[in-house]
Amino acid sequence: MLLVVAAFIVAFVLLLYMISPLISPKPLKLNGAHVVVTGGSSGIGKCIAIECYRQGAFITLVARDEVKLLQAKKEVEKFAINDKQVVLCISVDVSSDYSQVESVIKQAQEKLGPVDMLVNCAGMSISGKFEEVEVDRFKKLMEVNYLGSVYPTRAVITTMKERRMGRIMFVSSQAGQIGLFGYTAYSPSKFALRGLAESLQMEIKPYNIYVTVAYPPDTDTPGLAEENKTKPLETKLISETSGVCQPDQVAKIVVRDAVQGNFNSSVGPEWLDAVSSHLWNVTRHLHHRGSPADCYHGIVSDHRPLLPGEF
Ligand SMILES: NC(=O)C1=CN([C@@H]2O[C@H](COP(=O)(O)OP(=O)(O)OC[C@H]3O[C@@H](n4cnc5c(N)ncnc54)[C@H](OP(=O)(O)O)[C@@H]3O)[C@@H](O)[C@H]2O)C=CC1
Ligand SMILES: CCCCCCCCCCCCCCCC(=O)[C@@H](N)CO
Repeated sequence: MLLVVAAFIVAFVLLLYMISPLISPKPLKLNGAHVVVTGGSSGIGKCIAIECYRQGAFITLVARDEVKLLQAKKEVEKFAINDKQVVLCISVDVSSDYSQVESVIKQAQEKLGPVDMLVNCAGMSISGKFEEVEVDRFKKLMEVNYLGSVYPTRAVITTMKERRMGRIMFVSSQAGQIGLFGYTAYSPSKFALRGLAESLQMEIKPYNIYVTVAYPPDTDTPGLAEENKTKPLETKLISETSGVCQPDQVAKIVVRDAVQGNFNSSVGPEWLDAVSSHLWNVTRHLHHRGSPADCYHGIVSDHRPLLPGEF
Protein backbone atom coordinates (compact mmCIF):
# COMPACT_ATOMS: atom_id res chain seq x y z
CA MET A 1 0.00 0.00 0.00
CA LEU A 2 2.74 2.40 1.02
CA LEU A 3 4.62 1.42 -2.11
CA VAL A 4 1.63 2.26 -4.31
CA VAL A 5 1.27 5.67 -2.67
CA ALA A 6 4.99 6.28 -3.09
CA ALA A 7 4.81 5.25 -6.74
CA PHE A 8 1.93 7.67 -7.30
CA ILE A 9 3.83 10.49 -5.67
CA VAL A 10 6.91 9.76 -7.79
CA ALA A 11 4.78 9.60 -10.94
CA PHE A 12 3.06 12.87 -10.03
CA VAL A 13 6.32 14.69 -9.39
CA LEU A 14 7.72 13.30 -12.64
CA LEU A 15 4.65 14.50 -14.51
CA LEU A 16 4.95 17.96 -12.99
CA TYR A 17 8.61 18.01 -13.98
CA MET A 18 7.74 16.99 -17.53
CA ILE A 19 5.05 19.59 -18.05
CA SER A 20 6.82 22.41 -16.20
CA PRO A 21 8.51 23.82 -19.32
CA LEU A 22 5.06 24.07 -20.90
CA ILE A 23 3.90 26.33 -18.12
CA SER A 24 6.92 28.55 -17.72
CA PRO A 25 10.51 28.05 -18.79
CA LYS A 26 13.33 27.65 -16.35
CA PRO A 27 15.22 30.97 -16.23
CA LEU A 28 18.50 30.93 -18.14
CA LYS A 29 21.56 30.98 -15.91
CA LEU A 30 23.70 33.81 -17.27
CA ASN A 31 26.65 32.84 -15.07
CA GLY A 32 28.97 30.94 -17.40
CA ALA A 33 26.62 31.29 -20.38
CA HIS A 34 27.83 32.35 -23.84
CA VAL A 35 25.91 35.44 -25.03
CA VAL A 36 26.36 36.79 -28.56
CA VAL A 37 25.31 40.42 -29.00
CA THR A 38 25.11 41.82 -32.52
CA GLY A 39 25.41 45.59 -32.45
CA GLY A 40 27.32 45.06 -29.20
CA SER A 41 29.84 47.84 -29.82
CA SER A 42 27.48 50.75 -29.19
CA GLY A 43 24.32 52.01 -27.49
CA ILE A 44 21.70 49.49 -26.39
CA GLY A 45 23.72 46.46 -27.57
CA LYS A 46 26.77 47.50 -25.56
CA CYS A 47 24.62 47.95 -22.44
CA ILE A 48 23.02 44.53 -22.99
CA ALA A 49 26.52 43.02 -23.18
CA ILE A 50 27.49 44.78 -19.92
CA GLU A 51 24.29 43.64 -18.20
CA CYS A 52 25.02 40.01 -19.12
CA TYR A 53 28.72 40.27 -18.31
CA ARG A 54 28.06 41.58 -14.83
CA GLN A 55 25.96 38.47 -14.27
CA GLY A 56 28.89 36.24 -15.19
CA ALA A 57 28.34 35.60 -18.92
CA PHE A 58 30.97 35.13 -21.63
CA ILE A 59 30.35 37.66 -24.40
CA THR A 60 30.84 37.81 -28.15
CA LEU A 61 30.42 41.32 -29.52
CA VAL A 62 29.50 41.48 -33.20
CA ALA A 63 29.67 44.68 -35.29
CA ARG A 64 31.58 46.05 -38.30
CA ASP A 65 33.94 48.74 -36.99
CA GLU A 66 36.93 47.07 -35.27
CA VAL A 67 38.02 50.19 -33.40
CA LYS A 68 34.59 50.61 -31.81
CA LEU A 69 34.54 46.89 -31.00
CA LEU A 70 37.84 47.02 -29.11
CA GLN A 71 36.77 50.13 -27.25
CA ALA A 72 33.51 48.45 -26.22
CA LYS A 73 35.36 45.28 -25.18
CA LYS A 74 37.44 47.34 -22.75
CA GLU A 75 34.33 48.95 -21.31
CA VAL A 76 32.53 45.64 -20.87
CA GLU A 77 35.56 44.04 -19.22
CA LYS A 78 35.38 46.55 -16.37
CA PHE A 79 32.27 44.74 -15.13
CA ALA A 80 33.86 41.30 -14.69
CA ILE A 81 32.78 39.29 -11.66
CA ASN A 82 35.41 36.55 -12.03
CA ASP A 83 38.73 36.12 -13.82
CA LYS A 84 37.56 33.40 -16.24
CA GLN A 85 35.20 35.68 -18.15
CA VAL A 86 36.07 36.54 -21.74
CA VAL A 87 34.88 39.19 -24.21
CA LEU A 88 35.41 38.18 -27.83
CA CYS A 89 35.10 40.67 -30.72
CA ILE A 90 34.01 39.75 -34.21
CA SER A 91 33.88 42.16 -37.10
CA VAL A 92 31.24 41.27 -39.69
CA ASP A 93 28.34 42.88 -41.50
CA VAL A 94 25.35 40.86 -40.26
CA SER A 95 23.25 41.83 -43.27
CA SER A 96 25.28 41.18 -46.38
CA ASP A 97 26.21 37.51 -46.73
CA TYR A 98 24.81 34.54 -44.81
CA SER A 99 27.87 32.33 -45.23
CA GLN A 100 30.09 34.98 -43.60
CA VAL A 101 27.75 35.28 -40.63
CA GLU A 102 27.59 31.50 -40.33
CA SER A 103 31.36 31.20 -40.31
CA VAL A 104 31.95 33.87 -37.63
CA ILE A 105 29.30 32.30 -35.39
CA LYS A 106 31.13 29.00 -35.85
CA GLN A 107 34.40 30.67 -34.80
CA ALA A 108 32.74 32.16 -31.73
CA GLN A 109 31.30 28.76 -30.74
CA GLU A 110 34.73 27.13 -31.12
CA LYS A 111 36.24 29.70 -28.76
CA LEU A 112 33.50 30.20 -26.16
CA GLY A 113 31.25 27.15 -26.59
CA PRO A 114 27.70 26.88 -27.93
CA VAL A 115 25.62 30.05 -27.89
CA ASP A 116 23.15 30.12 -24.99
CA MET A 117 21.64 33.47 -25.87
CA LEU A 118 21.69 35.44 -29.11
CA VAL A 119 20.79 39.12 -28.93
CA ASN A 120 19.96 40.59 -32.35
CA CYS A 121 20.55 44.27 -31.70
CA ALA A 122 22.50 45.44 -34.77
CA GLY A 123 20.31 47.91 -36.54
CA MET A 124 19.89 51.39 -37.87
CA SER A 125 17.22 53.99 -38.32
CA ILE A 126 16.39 56.51 -40.99
CA SER A 127 13.45 58.85 -40.61
CA GLY A 128 11.91 61.23 -43.10
CA LYS A 129 8.75 61.76 -45.11
CA PHE A 130 7.99 58.83 -47.39
CA GLU A 131 8.80 60.62 -50.66
CA GLU A 132 11.91 62.21 -49.22
CA VAL A 133 13.58 58.96 -48.14
CA GLU A 134 15.95 57.72 -50.87
CA VAL A 135 14.40 54.65 -52.45
CA ASP A 136 17.41 52.43 -51.78
CA ARG A 137 17.11 53.14 -48.02
CA PHE A 138 13.95 51.03 -47.82
CA LYS A 139 15.97 48.04 -48.99
CA LYS A 140 18.92 48.91 -46.75
CA LEU A 141 16.78 49.01 -43.59
CA MET A 142 15.13 45.68 -44.41
CA GLU A 143 18.59 44.20 -44.97
CA VAL A 144 20.17 45.46 -41.77
CA ASN A 145 17.23 45.34 -39.35
CA TYR A 146 15.42 42.27 -40.70
CA LEU A 147 17.89 40.05 -42.60
CA GLY A 148 20.61 41.12 -40.15
CA SER A 149 18.53 39.36 -37.49
CA VAL A 150 17.55 36.38 -39.63
CA TYR A 151 21.15 35.44 -40.48
CA PRO A 152 22.66 35.21 -36.97
CA THR A 153 19.51 33.44 -35.76
CA ARG A 154 19.73 30.93 -38.59
CA ALA A 155 23.39 30.35 -37.70
CA VAL A 156 22.70 29.42 -34.05
CA ILE A 157 19.36 27.64 -34.26
CA THR A 158 20.51 24.12 -35.17
CA THR A 159 22.87 23.83 -32.21
CA MET A 160 20.26 25.31 -29.88
CA LYS A 161 17.72 22.73 -31.04
CA GLU A 162 20.22 19.92 -30.55
CA ARG A 163 21.00 21.13 -27.04
CA ARG A 164 17.32 21.77 -26.32
CA MET A 165 18.04 25.13 -24.78
CA GLY A 166 18.55 28.74 -25.71
CA ARG A 167 17.29 32.27 -25.90
CA ILE A 168 16.92 34.54 -28.92
CA MET A 169 16.20 38.23 -28.60
CA PHE A 170 15.06 40.54 -31.37
CA VAL A 171 15.41 44.24 -30.67
CA SER A 172 12.44 45.82 -32.41
CA SER A 173 11.17 49.27 -31.34
CA GLN A 174 8.01 51.04 -30.27
CA ALA A 175 8.00 52.00 -33.93
CA GLY A 176 7.72 48.23 -34.53
CA GLN A 177 4.42 48.19 -32.63
CA ILE A 178 2.80 51.17 -34.31
CA GLY A 179 3.56 52.93 -37.56
CA LEU A 180 4.36 56.58 -37.07
CA PHE A 181 4.91 59.70 -39.16
CA GLY A 182 8.45 59.65 -40.55
CA TYR A 183 9.04 55.92 -40.10
CA THR A 184 7.76 54.51 -43.42
CA ALA A 185 11.15 52.91 -44.03
CA TYR A 186 12.08 52.00 -40.44
CA SER A 187 8.80 50.72 -38.96
CA PRO A 188 8.22 47.94 -41.51
CA SER A 189 11.72 46.58 -40.86
CA LYS A 190 10.87 46.40 -37.15
CA PHE A 191 7.34 45.03 -37.69
CA ALA A 192 8.94 42.23 -39.71
CA LEU A 193 10.86 41.08 -36.66
CA ARG A 194 7.63 40.37 -34.84
CA GLY A 195 6.34 38.15 -37.63
CA LEU A 196 9.61 36.28 -37.63
CA ALA A 197 9.66 35.99 -33.83
CA GLU A 198 6.08 34.71 -33.53
CA SER A 199 6.53 32.09 -36.24
CA LEU A 200 9.89 30.95 -34.95
CA GLN A 201 8.69 30.74 -31.34
CA MET A 202 5.94 28.36 -32.39
CA GLU A 203 8.50 26.11 -34.05
CA ILE A 204 11.10 26.06 -31.31
CA LYS A 205 9.16 26.05 -28.05
CA PRO A 206 9.19 22.23 -28.04
CA TYR A 207 12.98 22.50 -28.01
CA ASN A 208 12.97 24.66 -24.89
CA ILE A 209 14.16 27.70 -26.84
CA TYR A 210 12.51 31.01 -25.98
CA VAL A 211 12.18 34.11 -28.13
CA THR A 212 11.89 37.67 -26.82
CA VAL A 213 10.92 40.74 -28.83
CA ALA A 214 11.99 44.03 -27.24
CA TYR A 215 10.12 47.26 -27.99
CA PRO A 216 12.20 50.16 -26.65
CA PRO A 217 11.19 53.83 -26.95
CA ASP A 218 13.72 56.51 -28.00
CA THR A 219 16.91 55.67 -26.16
CA ASP A 220 19.89 57.94 -25.61
CA THR A 221 22.52 56.36 -27.90
CA PRO A 222 24.87 57.38 -30.72
CA GLY A 223 22.30 55.83 -33.08
CA LEU A 224 19.54 58.15 -31.83
CA ALA A 225 21.82 61.20 -32.08
CA GLU A 226 22.52 60.27 -35.69
CA GLU A 227 18.81 59.75 -36.45
CA ASN A 228 17.87 63.06 -34.83
CA LYS A 229 19.99 65.01 -37.32
CA THR A 230 17.38 64.54 -40.03
CA LYS A 231 14.24 63.64 -38.05
CA PRO A 232 11.07 65.49 -39.09
CA LEU A 233 9.59 67.73 -36.40
CA GLU A 234 6.35 65.73 -36.40
CA THR A 235 8.29 62.55 -35.64
CA LYS A 236 10.11 64.29 -32.80
CA LEU A 237 6.85 65.52 -31.28
CA ILE A 238 5.17 62.15 -31.50
CA SER A 239 8.18 60.34 -30.05
CA GLU A 240 8.42 62.79 -27.16
CA THR A 241 5.11 61.45 -25.80
CA SER A 242 7.00 58.28 -25.02
CA GLY A 243 10.08 59.98 -23.54
CA VAL A 244 13.75 59.07 -23.85
CA CYS A 245 15.24 56.14 -21.97
CA GLN A 246 18.81 55.47 -20.90
CA PRO A 247 20.35 52.44 -22.61
CA ASP A 248 21.38 50.76 -19.34
CA GLN A 249 17.75 50.89 -18.12
CA VAL A 250 16.55 49.36 -21.38
CA ALA A 251 19.23 46.67 -21.14
CA LYS A 252 18.17 45.67 -17.61
CA ILE A 253 14.55 45.19 -18.64
CA VAL A 254 15.12 43.30 -21.87
CA VAL A 255 17.80 41.01 -20.41
CA ARG A 256 15.53 40.14 -17.49
CA ASP A 257 12.69 39.32 -19.89
CA ALA A 258 14.92 37.18 -22.11
CA VAL A 259 16.31 35.29 -19.12
CA GLN A 260 12.77 34.57 -17.94
CA GLY A 261 11.67 33.59 -21.42
CA ASN A 262 9.01 36.30 -21.80
CA PHE A 263 7.94 36.76 -25.40
CA ASN A 264 7.25 40.49 -25.19
CA SER A 265 9.57 42.95 -23.56
CA SER A 266 8.07 46.40 -23.40
CA VAL A 267 10.09 49.30 -22.20
CA GLY A 268 8.44 52.49 -21.06
CA PRO A 269 4.77 53.28 -20.64
CA GLU A 270 2.48 50.28 -20.37
CA TRP A 271 -0.29 52.13 -22.12
CA LEU A 272 1.50 51.84 -25.42
CA ASP A 273 0.79 48.09 -25.53
CA ALA A 274 -2.91 48.85 -25.18
CA VAL A 275 -2.72 51.67 -27.71
CA SER A 276 -0.90 49.52 -30.21
CA SER A 277 -3.54 46.80 -30.24
CA HIS A 278 -6.34 49.33 -30.64
CA LEU A 279 -4.53 51.79 -32.83
CA TRP A 280 -6.38 50.63 -35.91
CA ASN A 281 -9.65 51.75 -34.35
CA VAL A 282 -8.14 54.97 -33.12
CA THR A 283 -6.82 55.68 -36.60
CA ARG A 284 -10.22 55.01 -38.16
CA HIS A 285 -11.87 57.55 -35.84
CA LEU A 286 -9.18 60.09 -36.51
CA HIS A 287 -9.77 59.82 -40.25
CA HIS A 288 -12.94 61.85 -39.82
CA ARG A 289 -10.62 64.73 -39.13
CA GLY A 290 -7.45 63.66 -40.92
CA SER A 291 -4.64 61.26 -40.28
CA PRO A 292 -3.36 60.54 -36.76
CA ALA A 293 -0.31 62.65 -37.47
CA ASP A 294 -2.57 65.61 -38.19
CA CYS A 295 -3.07 66.13 -34.50
CA TYR A 296 0.68 66.59 -34.30
CA HIS A 297 0.66 68.72 -37.46
CA GLY A 298 -1.76 70.76 -35.41
CA ILE A 299 0.95 71.45 -32.88
CA VAL A 300 3.38 72.29 -35.64
CA SER A 301 1.13 74.52 -37.72
CA ASP A 302 -0.65 76.12 -34.78
CA HIS A 303 -4.04 74.48 -35.29
CA ARG A 304 -5.64 73.17 -32.15
CA PRO A 305 -4.47 69.58 -31.68
CA LEU A 306 -6.97 66.80 -30.95
CA LEU A 307 -7.38 66.03 -27.29
CA PRO A 308 -7.49 62.41 -26.13
CA GLY A 309 -11.20 62.70 -25.24
CA GLU A 310 -12.01 63.66 -28.81
CA PHE A 311 -10.84 60.34 -30.33
N1 LIG B 1 18.20 54.26 -29.76
C1 LIG B 1 16.90 54.20 -29.96
O1 LIG B 1 16.19 55.20 -29.84
C2 LIG B 1 16.26 52.90 -30.27
C3 LIG B 1 16.96 51.89 -30.92
N2 LIG B 1 16.31 50.71 -31.22
C4 LIG B 1 17.03 49.65 -31.90
O2 LIG B 1 18.07 49.18 -31.05
C5 LIG B 1 19.18 48.75 -31.82
C6 LIG B 1 20.43 49.47 -31.35
O3 LIG B 1 20.22 50.86 -31.49
P1 LIG B 1 21.25 51.93 -30.92
O4 LIG B 1 21.90 51.39 -29.72
O5 LIG B 1 20.54 53.21 -30.87
O6 LIG B 1 22.28 51.98 -32.16
P2 LIG B 1 23.78 52.44 -32.31
O7 LIG B 1 23.86 53.10 -33.65
O8 LIG B 1 24.27 53.18 -31.13
O9 LIG B 1 24.53 51.03 -32.41
C7 LIG B 1 24.28 50.18 -33.47
C8 LIG B 1 25.16 48.96 -33.37
O10 LIG B 1 24.87 48.07 -34.45
C9 LIG B 1 26.05 47.84 -35.20
N3 LIG B 1 25.67 47.63 -36.60
C10 LIG B 1 24.97 48.46 -37.39
N4 LIG B 1 24.83 47.95 -38.61
C11 LIG B 1 25.45 46.75 -38.61
C12 LIG B 1 25.69 45.75 -39.57
N5 LIG B 1 25.22 45.86 -40.82
N6 LIG B 1 26.39 44.65 -39.23
C13 LIG B 1 26.88 44.52 -37.97
N7 LIG B 1 26.68 45.43 -37.02
C14 LIG B 1 26.00 46.54 -37.33
C15 LIG B 1 26.91 49.07 -34.96
O11 LIG B 1 28.28 48.87 -35.18
P3 LIG B 1 28.99 49.14 -36.62
O12 LIG B 1 28.40 50.39 -37.16
O13 LIG B 1 30.45 49.24 -36.31
O14 LIG B 1 28.68 47.94 -37.45
C16 LIG B 1 26.63 49.28 -33.48
O15 LIG B 1 27.35 48.38 -32.70
C17 LIG B 1 18.81 49.03 -33.28
O16 LIG B 1 18.30 47.85 -33.84
C18 LIG B 1 17.73 50.09 -33.17
O17 LIG B 1 16.85 50.06 -34.27
C19 LIG B 1 15.00 50.50 -30.89
C20 LIG B 1 14.28 51.47 -30.27
C21 LIG B 1 14.85 52.75 -29.91
C1 LIG C 1 -3.26 58.58 -31.64
C2 LIG C 1 -2.46 57.73 -30.75
C3 LIG C 1 -1.09 58.28 -30.68
C4 LIG C 1 -0.18 57.31 -29.97
C5 LIG C 1 1.15 57.94 -29.78
C6 LIG C 1 2.14 56.90 -29.44
C7 LIG C 1 3.49 57.50 -29.23
C8 LIG C 1 4.49 56.47 -29.36
C9 LIG C 1 5.85 57.02 -29.51
C10 LIG C 1 6.72 56.04 -30.16
C11 LIG C 1 8.11 56.48 -30.25
C12 LIG C 1 8.85 55.71 -31.28
C13 LIG C 1 10.25 55.53 -30.89
C14 LIG C 1 11.06 54.93 -31.97
C15 LIG C 1 12.40 54.67 -31.44
C16 LIG C 1 13.33 54.14 -32.46
O1 LIG C 1 13.28 53.01 -32.78
C17 LIG C 1 14.35 55.05 -33.04
N1 LIG C 1 14.67 56.11 -32.18
C18 LIG C 1 15.59 54.28 -33.38
O2 LIG C 1 16.70 55.10 -33.52
